[in-house]
Amino acid sequence: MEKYDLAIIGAGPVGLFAASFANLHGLKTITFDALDEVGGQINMLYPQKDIKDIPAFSSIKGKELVSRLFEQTENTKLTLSHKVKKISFSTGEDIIIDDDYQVKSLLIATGLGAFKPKTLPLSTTPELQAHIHYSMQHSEIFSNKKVAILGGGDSALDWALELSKTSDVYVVHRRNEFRGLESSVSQLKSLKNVELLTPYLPKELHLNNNRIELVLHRVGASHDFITKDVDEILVAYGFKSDNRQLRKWGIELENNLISVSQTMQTNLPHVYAIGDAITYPGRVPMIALGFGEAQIAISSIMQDLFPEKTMTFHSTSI
Ligand SMILES: Cc1cc2nc3c(=O)[nH]c(=O)nc-3n(C[C@H](O)[C@H](O)[C@H](O)COP(=O)(O)OP(=O)(O)OC[C@H]3O[C@@H](n4cnc5c(N)ncnc54)[C@H](O)[C@@H]3O)c2cc1C
Repeated sequence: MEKYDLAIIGAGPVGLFAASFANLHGLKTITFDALDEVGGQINMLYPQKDIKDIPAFSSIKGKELVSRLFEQTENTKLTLSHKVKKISFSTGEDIIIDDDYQVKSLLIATGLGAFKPKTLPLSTTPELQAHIHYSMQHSEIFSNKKVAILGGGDSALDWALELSKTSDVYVVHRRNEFRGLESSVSQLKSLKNVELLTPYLPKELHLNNNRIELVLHRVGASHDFITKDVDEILVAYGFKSDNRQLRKWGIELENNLISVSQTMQTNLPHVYAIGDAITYPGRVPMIALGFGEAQIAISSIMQDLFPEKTMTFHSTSI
């Protein structure tokens, strides 16, 4: 059985930073992620977005932030395409992960859980499916094309702004109001190559000479249909997240999120949690806040595992 001081579940931005901070403190660490790429929500949902609230960067692309975080983890072990299913406790105080890894402490950074996109509820063929996408991971697919983005939340607006730089964009939403930043909506309205189609719902799809005929139904008007010809469809209906695992592990939850103490400890011994997976009064789902929680958790884990050591909090001392 492989042995580590610490296992981190989740290689989203917060799990990645925790792994590098654990390495700075000399903890032998392994990090798991269910996906085959690191970066969690950033990588899946908004790799091209210019993020403007990361300290020391006036603006940084999601993809760039993930790659910098990944670089920092170079001395730690990363196991991708591994969804952690089981945790148990050995007769000592160690924690056993999926019967294969024995660790002294565990840090849960699973965000909202392993996620799957909500799919487009229309009948399609395999040929049509090839033109229906659920993420911007491979943005080059959409360059210089006509793209319909379906949805009205932050992801739909972010994707539309990004794609407007290279493509003609329709944003199709079932309500007149969008669930995102008003500034993004205003910016989109000002762009000549972007059309906001509201309140419309996609009704049918047909493939004609490798182009998609997208039939839209005006919500509330039974005979009002329009058809748009597009090359690709990007569905932004959100994600279903699955964190049922946490309950099975015996972790105390509040509204499906993990309750933690001020030191990020869960109700289980040597099990800590950080990032979007957790809740406490006033918490907001922000990356930088998760970084701070990672520092609190790793410092607590150090004190927990090595109570005899005089703790050095900073990576360098003067
Ligand atoms: C559209 C959008 C825009 C946003 N913009 C910003 C912004 O501008 N600034 C900002 O600060 N925040 C922003 N956020 C929020 C930010 O993305 C989250 O706060 C952040 O991703 C949380 O990081 P995390 O590492 O806790 O979780 P996640 O990013 O959700 O990563 C969790 C990881 O855990 C993995 N995982 C889950 N369960 C398991 C398991 N059982 N085994 C193995 N792996 C598992 C998942 O596969 C995933 O990779 C935005 C969010 C969205 C949706």
